[in-house]
Amino acid sequence: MTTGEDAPAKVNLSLHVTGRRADGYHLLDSLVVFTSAGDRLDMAAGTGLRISGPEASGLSAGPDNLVTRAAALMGMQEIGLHLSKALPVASGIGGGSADAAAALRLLARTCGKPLPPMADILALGADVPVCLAGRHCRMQGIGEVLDPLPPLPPVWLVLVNPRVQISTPQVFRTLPCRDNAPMQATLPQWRDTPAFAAWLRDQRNDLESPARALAPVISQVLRVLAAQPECALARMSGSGATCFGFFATEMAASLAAQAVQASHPDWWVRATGILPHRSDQLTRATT
Ligand SMILES: C[C@](O)(CO)[C@H](O)COP(=O)(O)OP(=O)(O)OC[C@H]1O[C@@H](n2ccc(N)nc2=O)[C@H](O)[C@@H]1O
Ligand SMILES: Nc1ncnc2c1ncn2[C@@H]1O[C@H](COP(=O)(O)OP(=O)(O)OP(=O)(O)O)[C@@H](O)[C@H]1O
Repeated sequence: MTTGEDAPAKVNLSLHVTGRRADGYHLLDSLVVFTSAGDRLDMAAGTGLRISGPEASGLSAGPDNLVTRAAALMGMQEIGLHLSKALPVASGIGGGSADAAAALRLLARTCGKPLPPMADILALGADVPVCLAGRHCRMQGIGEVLDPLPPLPPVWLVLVNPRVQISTPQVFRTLPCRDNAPMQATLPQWRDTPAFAAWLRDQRNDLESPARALAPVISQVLRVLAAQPECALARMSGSGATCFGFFATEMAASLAAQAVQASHPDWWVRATGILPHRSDQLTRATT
């Protein structure tokens, strides 16, 4: 039995904000995919959380860390854990949620503990349920209604973060319209990558425009990505500031990542595939 779990980054290929609940949380309709790029959580000797890795600096290992909070929810706050942090913090690719989900999976698997109720999981973060599912999903509600996607055509992404941290609540607060159209009720079957990209181009990330107003560098990132050869789509993920370029081949994505990194050495740039399809179907999950 392995004593670790990957914590893959999530990317919102689309993110439609379709309403707002009385408690202020927003209703979403989003295509969420998971990438090979991510953090890693392992069991460790001793007690408590230790963090290392290229993105560890400035991230507290105290009780507010989402890994510690997830462990506490499992009744195991004292257990020894090591987080290898590779994803930039507060960047729209759900690193904290992925880490929390990895902690829940790891402790459930290795210690035989039951998972907490969905409401408690959702309270850790709206992205934690989809990260716990760990498969490409259509995500609705505030993040708790999950429908697994059918196998997707090959997709390669170039993730670019301009090293600006964005506050998710602030982006939602400055959203000009909260009642936007959802995606179509029944998603099409995408026959190949160009068809998938063409369909995605008609979808939106409704948080992109408020995030660009808060951090104008996002517009520059999108322009740079869109200018790369064979980039079929450039869009922001989540509440930003990370944006993705969408490519049909690993080679095109890899060359684009090299070019973006060379022209912008201070930006965080990764070429990554999406995780393979999992056939152990999640039946519709909700609270
Ligand atoms: C924007 C997304 O990244 C899309 O996947 C997620 O919905 C955000 O997920 P998250 O970072 O796990 O969000 P949380 O930590 O639960 O919420 C942070 C804040 O974002 C706002 N929030 C979040 C999710 C949601 N459906 N509606 C909201 O209005 C709320 O102000 C909330 O206080
Ligand atoms: N293990 C963790 N990794 C990253 N951030 C964490 C962690 N634990 C707590 N946090 C806090 O959670 C907040 C959100 O971080 P995260 O990296 O998940 O943001 P994000 O990528 O924008 O998420 P999302 O896309 O779900 O909105 C940050 O303010 C950070 O300080």
